Amino acid sequence: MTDFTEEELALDPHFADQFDRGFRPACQLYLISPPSIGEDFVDRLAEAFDGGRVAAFQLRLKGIDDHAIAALAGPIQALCAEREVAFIVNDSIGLAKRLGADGVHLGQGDGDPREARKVLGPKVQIGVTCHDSRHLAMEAGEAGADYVAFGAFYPTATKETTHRPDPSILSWWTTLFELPCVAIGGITPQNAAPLVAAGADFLAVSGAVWNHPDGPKAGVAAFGAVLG
Ligand SMILES: Cc1ncc(COP(=O)(O)OP(=O)(O)O)c(N)n1
Ligand SMILES: Cc1nc(C(=O)O)sc1CCOP(=O)(O)O
Ligand SMILES: [Mg+2]
Repeated sequence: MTDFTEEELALDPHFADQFDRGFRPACQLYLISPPSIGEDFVDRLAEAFDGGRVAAFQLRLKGIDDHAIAALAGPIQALCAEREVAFIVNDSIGLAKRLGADGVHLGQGDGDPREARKVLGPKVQIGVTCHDSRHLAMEAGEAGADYVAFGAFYPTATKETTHRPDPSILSWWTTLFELPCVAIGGITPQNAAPLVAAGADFLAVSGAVWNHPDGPKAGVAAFGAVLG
């Protein structure tokens, strides 16, 4: 796979016509935590869950160590279990193991999906950041990832980003592969439609929910119309 350039991996539309997109469930919401949280966060999360169906929640806390995250995680993880929302830990295979999380999200510098699988076993979901790269996505799939994440599709204040994929990477992916794909980065109810139309299996969203002027319940509810 390392022998191909990004251009060579681009989908030939005539070739794509030969594939059936097959059955894929409707696009779902994957909620990402704010980078830092206060003591009332579990209440805000419950409010967010009251706004509509959230398939997965990622605890993405920056600037604190795994021990501090573990100390905060208990009630959040319990709420996710109660609401049947998958609880995903960001960055750390060790923390995901320690907490018994439903999944871990790995950036390109966060560890090897094969190692994560060895440590976490077959049932834990492993997600991998692939930026705007078809090549990274295929590598992640081969390494046993359960989903690939492309982004940042739009400007975002949540994180410094350097990659800006075109939504067509989602249609390319979903035409060729069954493995779910996640779209992330600056997604709002107003700009999400092209990503859903291009085939995103999940929209990963932080700011549009947590910074919604009417609160996180309204933030989640606002995605209802675009997700259907
Ligand atoms: C669903 C999802 N996609 C991408 C990322 C980004 O992960 P990473 O590149 O490791 O950056 P940080 O989130 O760790 O800053 C993600 N967390 N979740
Ligand atoms: C955590 C993260 N990863 C990104 C990537 O491009 O890999 S963009 C991003 C920020 C997501 O938050 P918001 O919905 O507020 O933009
Ligand atoms: Mg990371």
